[in-house]
Amino acid sequence: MTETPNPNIIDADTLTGEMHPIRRAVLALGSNLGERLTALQGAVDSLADTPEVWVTGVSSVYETEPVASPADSEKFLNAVVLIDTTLSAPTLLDRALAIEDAFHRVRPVERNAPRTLDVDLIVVGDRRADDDFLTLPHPRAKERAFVLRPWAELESDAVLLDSGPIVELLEGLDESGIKLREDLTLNVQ
Ligand SMILES: Nc1ncnc2c1ncn2[C@@H]1O[C@H](COP(=O)(O)OP(=O)(O)OP(=O)(O)O)[C@@H](O)[C@H]1O
Ligand SMILES: Nc1nc2c(c(=O)[nH]1)N=C(CO)CN2
Repeated sequence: MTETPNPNIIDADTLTGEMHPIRRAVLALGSNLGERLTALQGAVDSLADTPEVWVTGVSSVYETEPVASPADSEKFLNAVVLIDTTLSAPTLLDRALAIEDAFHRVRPVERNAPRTLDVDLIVVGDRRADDDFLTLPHPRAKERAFVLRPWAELESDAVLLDSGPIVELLEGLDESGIKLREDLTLNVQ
């Protein structure tokens, strides 16, 4: 007997033509205000709870000297999360901003002001974007050891789109302010 599709099952993606390919994305987490580890863990949990997002890797936690931050800024905790996602890049950024808000992120005008939680999109597949809302790859990732070192721990052969192998980028960066915190860990649900 020939199987026929069940007409009662409606596949919204097929109907609207909005199917997205699955893409790998790299997200950078940072916190230098309040309960820093709690905020990073909350970001990992929130990403894992997001429909169409699958967390595939979480780096160690690094304590890092603030870069280009106001005087007297506290040290950051930084980490990198790898995901697979079928979300579009703007939708993923919306989600990142909502997760920051959920962890009481405030946005003073002062540049790089201390923050409870920062969730940056570093790369989303091979997507490029260049507007105020979304720039991809992240325009400052190539010069940030606090992003590239945790990323290299997860994927030593990774290549940052338009910039090159991340281990080569790291060779040109000062890593003296980047310290592995072996006593701190992030868990994936
Ligand atoms: N790749 C990206 N990842 C995250 N935010 C981005 C990206 N590209 C553009 N933005 C925009 O940047 C705005 C400010 O982001 P945010 O407050 O996280 O910057 P910042 O962390 O202070 O500085 P930096 O961008 O240098 O990390 C966001 O509202 C967002 O729309
Ligand atoms: N060490 C460190 N320095 C920073 C960081 C960060 O996450 N870690 N984020 C910034 C703006 O996003 C500016 N400076």
